[in-house]
Amino acid sequence: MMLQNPATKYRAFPPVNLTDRQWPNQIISKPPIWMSTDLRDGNQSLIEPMSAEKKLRFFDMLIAVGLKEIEVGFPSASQTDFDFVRKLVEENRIPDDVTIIVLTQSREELIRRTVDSVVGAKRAIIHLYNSVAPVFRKVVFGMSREEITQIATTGTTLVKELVAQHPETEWGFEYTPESFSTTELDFSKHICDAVSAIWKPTPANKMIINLPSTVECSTPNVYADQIEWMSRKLARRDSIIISVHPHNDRGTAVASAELAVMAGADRVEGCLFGNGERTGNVDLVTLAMNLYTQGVNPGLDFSDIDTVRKCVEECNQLPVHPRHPYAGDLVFTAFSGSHQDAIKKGFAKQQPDSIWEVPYLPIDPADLGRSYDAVIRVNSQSGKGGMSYLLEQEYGLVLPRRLQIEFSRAVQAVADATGREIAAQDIHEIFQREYLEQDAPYAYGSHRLVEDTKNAESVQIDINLTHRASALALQGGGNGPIDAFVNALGLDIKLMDYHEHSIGSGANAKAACYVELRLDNGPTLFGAGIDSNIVTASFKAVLSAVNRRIKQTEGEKTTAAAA
Ligand SMILES: CC(=O)SCCNC(=O)CCNC(=O)[C@H](O)C(C)(C)COP(=O)(O)OP(=O)(O)OC[C@H]1O[C@@H](n2cnc3c(N)ncnc32)[C@H](O)[C@@H]1OP(=O)(O)O
Ligand SMILES: CC(C)C(=O)C(=O)O
Repeated sequence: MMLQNPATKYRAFPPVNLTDRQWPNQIISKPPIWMSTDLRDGNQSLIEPMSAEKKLRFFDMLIAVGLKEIEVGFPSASQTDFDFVRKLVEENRIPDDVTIIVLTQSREELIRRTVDSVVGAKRAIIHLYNSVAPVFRKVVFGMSREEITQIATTGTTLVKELVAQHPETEWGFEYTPESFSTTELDFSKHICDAVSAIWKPTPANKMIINLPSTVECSTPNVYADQIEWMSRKLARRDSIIISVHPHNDRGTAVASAELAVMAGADRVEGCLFGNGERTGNVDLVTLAMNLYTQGVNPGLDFSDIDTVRKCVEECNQLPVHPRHPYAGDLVFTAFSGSHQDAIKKGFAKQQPDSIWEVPYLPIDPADLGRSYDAVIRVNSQSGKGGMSYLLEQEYGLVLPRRLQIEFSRAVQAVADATGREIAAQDIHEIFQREYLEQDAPYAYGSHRLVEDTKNAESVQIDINLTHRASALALQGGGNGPIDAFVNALGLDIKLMDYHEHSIGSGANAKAACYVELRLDNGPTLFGAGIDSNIVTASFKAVLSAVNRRIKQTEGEKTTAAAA
């Protein structure tokens, strides 16, 4: 039996007839007016709406971040919402440069209660809405276009009348034709013009027309066309602030908001980290930081993003996803080898105060108060760059390039065997096990160096070692301490490479030495030694390499015997 194609249940969203659209050529060079609706749209969509205490904490954080317009609730919805708004007003908690907004349906008793909630505020915006799309007209209200228009105009008239009774407050007005994005444009214009004709905004005293994608139903370019169409055709445009309120049903709210601003929107409503009905409102953090990475100061301060995130998570009781742009736990983390390599090189080359140019990182984590420590993490997808970066950052060990390659095999083996992430501490433990704790069959004991200027072998050495649990005293000479040490050992050693560096400074400084050598004409391999004395560190490094090779040879013999 043929299954019906489920897509036949849906219709394509119609394009807007706007062939001379201008928005694709625009560049966003200044931030829009930001409005946070966390305490309203965000709050109304929570499993447990915020208590007054949480709302207050959230409100104070929004102010600290720099929000100047904050929708504080739906006061006619509940006593909690009403009391919260009264608390803000009566306790003088609203800074002079911050405007609060309160939302109401266009119903008389709700409007009266809403205006009552903000009486006494220095400034307040009454936000009136009614849904205007065909499906709402048909299914929810059972009303004609004119009846729907009348809901909006009657409500506007009442708001105007009520606020006039409280001239001590500087009143603003916002009208939202809810479900704008799925409404015929000519009807949206008609209802907005009817509202503004009553409110009578002026260029000096503008009103806000908020055009939401209450449910996101089209690609962002269509929304941008709708905004440009309205921006061009609205009556009294010079007296109107066009606002957008994108939801994220298609996962493109951020793009919709950005294109809408290019298309003429002056203001954006959203929530931090994209909380809000269903898939959420547009995320103000992402929008602001996107501007920041284009060299435009968003006017919002997210320089301590973790504190902001903690507050939002605790108030909303919803986690921020680990991959959330700019703020998620994993967004400044690279596991894969080639990414780590490029980031490590980028950090090394990046100069303070110059244009940011670190591959794979669109923003300096420090600008969000995030540290570099978490940037590079190691698992089975990682390469030498990542593990050497961590050893360097956390333990001050700077491995020479060929040692990085050799050591990364040991780390990879552990990552493959466990299938888990390998923390910096694990990498250090593997390094210790693999190189620094190689004290059998030869273990360093002590040494005494004598300079002999008359002798061609200008350095003479006495060394005390342990060899397979027996004490071993050896003497030798060479043209330097390592040469003398190698000669005293009496083994067939060819020294190929040598590196050293100090770890730390002052009295506690130590020396790290890395040697690459060939024993008995076998393959080259590395040894490493750390000691407060640089000469001792180099002897330990030689013994580390010798011991590693002897163990390898013994292992090969055992395998051959078993075969
Ligand atoms: C897209 C958005 O996010 S809009 C904001 C939505 N937020 C909320 O709804 C949260 C707060 N709301 C509430 O607490 C309640 O809805 C209240 C207290 C405001 C009202 O509750 P109720 O009186 O029970 O009405 P309810 O919310 O069910 O609304 C349905 C009625 O209001 C009418 N209505 C809905 N929206 C509007 C509006 N914007 N303007 C005028 N009337 C409206 C409906 O037609 C319906 O009328 P009917 O009862 O005659 O059929
Ligand atoms: C009331 C309006 C602004 C709204 O929340 C929406 O349309 O999503």
